[in-house]
Amino acid sequence: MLRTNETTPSLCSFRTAAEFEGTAGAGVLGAVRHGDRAGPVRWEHGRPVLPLHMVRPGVPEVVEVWEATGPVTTGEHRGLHYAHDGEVLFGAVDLGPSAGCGGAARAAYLAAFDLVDRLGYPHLFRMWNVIEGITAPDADGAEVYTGFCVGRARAFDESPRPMPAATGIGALGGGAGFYFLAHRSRRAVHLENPLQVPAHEYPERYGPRSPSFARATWLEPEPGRDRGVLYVSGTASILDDATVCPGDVVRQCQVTLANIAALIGPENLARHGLPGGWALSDLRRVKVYVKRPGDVPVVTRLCREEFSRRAEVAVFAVDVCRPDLLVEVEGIAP
Ligand SMILES: C=C(O[C@@H]1C=C(C(=O)O)C=C[C@H]1O)C(=O)O
Repeated sequence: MLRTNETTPSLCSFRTAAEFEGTAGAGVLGAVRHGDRAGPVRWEHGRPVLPLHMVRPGVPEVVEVWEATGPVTTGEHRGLHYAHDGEVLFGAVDLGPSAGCGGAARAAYLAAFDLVDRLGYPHLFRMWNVIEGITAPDADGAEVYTGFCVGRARAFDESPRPMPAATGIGALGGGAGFYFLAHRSRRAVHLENPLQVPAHEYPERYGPRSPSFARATWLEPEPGRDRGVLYVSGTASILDDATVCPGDVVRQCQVTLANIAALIGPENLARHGLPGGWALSDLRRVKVYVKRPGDVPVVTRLCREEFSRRAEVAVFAVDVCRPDLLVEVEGIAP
């Protein structure tokens, strides 16, 4: 992991397990432990913490910490653990076994929507879906991810709202779960990528219900700041709707980075009525997912060539949502 001391309004930082434990919850809204074992969402120092199985034994844990800017209120709601500070709401849930998790995904998404509505955090801006065996068949022979997408899409049908930036990624164990962030007052604008078909319009050959997410979400600046924050979804080597360069991890990584560059650049922001724009070197808090552990060194090298030395980059060797995708990248700008 590359580290930086810079603080940005994204409210996210990556910490080691020791750094996180040393905070004793101070300044923390919620956290996600990318460690060597999964578990149900739990309270640590009074904050919701989701333990994900994302690294093999001996590989250091990366704790993604969402920072609080005011007094924190916590609670549980229909299986979700949550915390909010008057500006941002963090929620997390585990769905149990990932095979056949569509029904659980639908129920938990509806619970999350109900929570943000009740507490008054209407601007959902980022979701992460973490699914063990994401490309494996479930009991019906359909892909686990397909079943998840059906349940999630039903929740959006039943409680319609804009789809935010998201990630849908594999895990080494622990079934399925998700976590999300919503804002009380700052407007969220959801972006699509000119090089890609919107995921929610993928043709049916990828599954009966397409994935419910936007390619990025821009959160408007706080008063007194001139730039918002852009949350970039998990992005892979897909042009239009098709996987490109199957089998070639170097080319897939290059296509992925070019997709992100097109998504976050000034032209695409202007297309969505937004000012400014970013380059790959502006990304911070980057997560890189690599399907084959042996590809980690080459992917890490290619990413470091493009990202700033000030970017925190965490690399996980886990499965990606299509069998032919070898790499996926997400991040936050600036
Ligand atoms: C890589 C893609 O999709 C992945 C799956 C997502 C989901 O289902 O929430 C979101 C982004 C990616 O992690 C893609 O379709 O381009």
